[in-house]
Amino acid sequence: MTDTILKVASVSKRFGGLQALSDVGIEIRRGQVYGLIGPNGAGKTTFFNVLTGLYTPDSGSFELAGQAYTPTAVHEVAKAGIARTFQNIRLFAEMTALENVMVGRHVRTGSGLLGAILRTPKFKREEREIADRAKELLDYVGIGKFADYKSRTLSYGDQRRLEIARALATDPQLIALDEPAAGMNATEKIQLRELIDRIRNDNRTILLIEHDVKLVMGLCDRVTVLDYGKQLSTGTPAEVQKDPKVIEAYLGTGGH
Ligand SMILES: Nc1ncnc2c1ncn2[C@@H]1O[C@H](COP(=O)(O)OP(=O)(O)OP(=O)(O)O)[C@@H](O)[C@H]1O
Repeated sequence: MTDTILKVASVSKRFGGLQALSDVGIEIRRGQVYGLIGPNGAGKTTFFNVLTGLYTPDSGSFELAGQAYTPTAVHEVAKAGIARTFQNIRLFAEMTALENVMVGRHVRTGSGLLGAILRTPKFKREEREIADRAKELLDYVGIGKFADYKSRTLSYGDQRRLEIARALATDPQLIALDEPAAGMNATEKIQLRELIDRIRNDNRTILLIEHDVKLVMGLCDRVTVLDYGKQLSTGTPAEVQKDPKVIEAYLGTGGH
């Protein structure tokens, strides 16, 4: 079994006259927390969108756990083993927390539509198993007591946890978190850090976009810095922090 979960080579993406990604390549090893950082407009979300099939890249190749992988439809991406959360939370507002996680789990089930309509014994058994697993995941992310609450009634921080539970429900090889700490207060950020640590310790692999540099530097094993779509630097947090190119992009002449 390969130790590399995701290998992305030479990804480029252009929007009209704007080169949003230019020849970006990263390699993520099993069990790592990998950070993708950079100033506003650097191309981080575009990279996520390409990786998860929302945008088609102009060039580039992808390998997931040693297999060639082509990000196509979002559903297929989840099946291949990549789950993601979004910068702007995307939950089903009127569904309960439990139901939101169950939706994620359905990616991995086999009864299909006909089974659901006929409510076959296999379907019913699967539904029970899915609900049990969803409840476990809600407990795991720390919001089990809200299982029957509509997701829109949860606090912002708890909704982000719920998104993570839903992502975990697909049993992903890689979890891609888009700014998980956005809008969180200091206490919620500490809890989030503990949660991401726990997910890593359970032998999962995480790719993370995050603006909170302190969180990134404290949490990530490796970091890639993007700027204007280009890969400025890749290394451990300590290496990247010392890189003059990175210091200039964040503090220097760019003014962005
Ligand atoms: N669908 C699109 N059409 C046209 N331009 C786009 C599209 N998506 C992104 N862009 C542009 O590509 C560039 C990179 O944007 P992207 O959202 O990837 O940056 P980011 O690093 O995620 O920024 P932020 O930290 O602000 O979220 C920006 O200049 C943005 O305006």
